[in-house]
Amino acid sequence: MIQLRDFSVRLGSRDVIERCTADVDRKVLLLGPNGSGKTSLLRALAGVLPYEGSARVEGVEVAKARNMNALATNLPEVFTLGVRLRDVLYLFGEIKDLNEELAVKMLRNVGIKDLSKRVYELSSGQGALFRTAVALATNPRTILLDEPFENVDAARRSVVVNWIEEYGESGLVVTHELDVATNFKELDAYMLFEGRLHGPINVGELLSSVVVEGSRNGALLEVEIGGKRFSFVKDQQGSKLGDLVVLDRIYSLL
Ligand SMILES: Nc1ncnc2c1ncn2[C@@H]1O[C@H](COP(=O)(O)OP(=O)(O)OP(=O)(O)O)[C@@H](O)[C@H]1O
Repeated sequence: MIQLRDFSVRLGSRDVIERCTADVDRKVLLLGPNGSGKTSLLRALAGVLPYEGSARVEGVEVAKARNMNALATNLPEVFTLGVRLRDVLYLFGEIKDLNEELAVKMLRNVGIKDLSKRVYELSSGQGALFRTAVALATNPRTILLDEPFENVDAARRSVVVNWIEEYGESGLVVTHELDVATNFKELDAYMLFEGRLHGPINVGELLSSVVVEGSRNGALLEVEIGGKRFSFVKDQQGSKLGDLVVLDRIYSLL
């Protein structure tokens, strides 16, 4: 369970996340184009970036929390200890209550079998799979997954979809790929544009919606991008959001 109240993240002289308020009590997708602030939001919630306002995870203010076992993330910052894969599993066993047997099984399922390998010897896709598997094998309540499908091939992507369905009770799964979102049509999503959080909205409805300029009665969602308002509407002629494949292409519709 994540509760944000007037939550902002400032980097340098600018707010990359601006006064967001949301209650996330189930697993939701966090969609946004490159540079919209998704990773910054997750970093702040994982306690590795300062924030203003309030962010509670499982009722605990993140800034005051120490080693929250209820929270799991695949952010690389959390995986900097340990040279070999088995060192990381050992350390997560000590500090995060990792179910090592489960982690080994999940890693085998995606072809990561040699635990004497050094972490830096993993390919970028294998690295993403390793961090996601280890995070989810800690029996978390809240999950924060940043681009868990990045550089992962199609067969392994479906394994990761199953993992996300199975593990964790609530939390944020970040992607800028609308192709990935098609696997989660039953879930809700938040969209992040220019540091502002919009939603929640059902993923299936979002993907079949059309983006039009201005405010519209009955719109599923309205967003502000570059100072202009846009509406996501149903049952209208035009390019569907789901056809864009990656959300970054939304700028070609605006
Ligand atoms: N350490 C930093 N100092 C200053 N600005 C930063 C820093 N890290 C990120 N930013 C800026 O903050 C904004 C949000 O970055 P962030 O990485 O959170 O976006 P994102 O939505 O995760 O993007 P992507 O999909 O490309 O990973 C970007 O404009 C980025 O340039």
